[in-house]
Amino acid sequence: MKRGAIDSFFKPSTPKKPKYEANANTSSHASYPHPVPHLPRDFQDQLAFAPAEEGKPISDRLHLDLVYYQPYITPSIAPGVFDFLRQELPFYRVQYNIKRGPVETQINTPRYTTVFGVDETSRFNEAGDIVDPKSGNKVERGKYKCTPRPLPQCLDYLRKLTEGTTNETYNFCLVNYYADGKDSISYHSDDERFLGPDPAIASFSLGAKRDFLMKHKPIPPGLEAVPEPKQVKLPLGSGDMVLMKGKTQGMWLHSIPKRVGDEAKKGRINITFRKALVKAGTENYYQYNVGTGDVFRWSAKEKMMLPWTADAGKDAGKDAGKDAVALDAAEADKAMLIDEERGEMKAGVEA
Ligand SMILES: O=C(O)CCC(=O)C(=O)O
Ligand SMILES: [Fe+2]
Repeated sequence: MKRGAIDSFFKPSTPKKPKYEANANTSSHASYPHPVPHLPRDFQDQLAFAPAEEGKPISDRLHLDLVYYQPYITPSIAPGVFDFLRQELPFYRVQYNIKRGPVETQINTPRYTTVFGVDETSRFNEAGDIVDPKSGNKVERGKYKCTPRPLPQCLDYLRKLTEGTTNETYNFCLVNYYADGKDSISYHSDDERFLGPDPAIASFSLGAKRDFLMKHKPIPPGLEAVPEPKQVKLPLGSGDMVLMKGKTQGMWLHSIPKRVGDEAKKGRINITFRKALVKAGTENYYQYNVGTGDVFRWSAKEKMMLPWTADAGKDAGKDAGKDAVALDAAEADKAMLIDEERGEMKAGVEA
């Protein structure tokens, strides 16, 4: 064995340098399970130069209208932004029941999710209250079945930046965390019932490279003469952003399919900014992205998402995590359990 190799074998392993210096300021709100630190200063400074690359239009297929920023977030900070968001955001693993005819089926959303924002019929004031957008008066307590949460500063910073770049406005931020290749989102379109016609959706990728697949919705009867456009595959890398606009949601479906191999095991975060116009949009997004189950938080020690509680602290979370894993394996054997669906998904698939 070479000298250098022996040296490095015996050298105590130096702990990995954190990829960023924490910001001492935090965003807090009664609806948050825990405060969320502001975006580290260095990331804010570096993002001033975003997008790192100019967006390239993709409109070479019928009804397709995309702008692809490859990347939007510079590679010098993308890994740090990924680590920061995975560490600091509260996540959920939403389960819900759907009825197909007489049969009730439990759906396990196959990814971690979280959501912030409120539709255009309300806004948050400085104090974090939900108010009427015109009068500024507090809205009645029961307006929403859910508890809308304002965007924490770290996501609001990126929202404002994206508004400037894309010349659109957004009031919602949905975040997905795909822990490994088994996590996915099946074919759907983002629901125009909540977003209005021809909505703009800015979709960021951080972490593992995953394929983003798109296919045209079935061509309606009478128009069969038009050849069905070819599918699209974008291998989205860390820092990339895809702006979907125009007829894209109305006419196309998109998905992140499951994958085998090591790349997906690094984990991937997706952030979408969108503008919900109606109260039903707010209720749908919270129902399917927060739900009523446990809060999960990334454990740097265990290198996985673990159930998290404010009072029991991290150790209790660790044990609860083990239970959750055991339960998952048992549940997976049940034939009744099928993977995934999303509140808005069926509408898209059936449209
Ligand atoms: O993860 C992605 O890139 C897509 C996520 C998505 O389509 C959604 O959240 O609606
Ligand atoms: Fe989507």
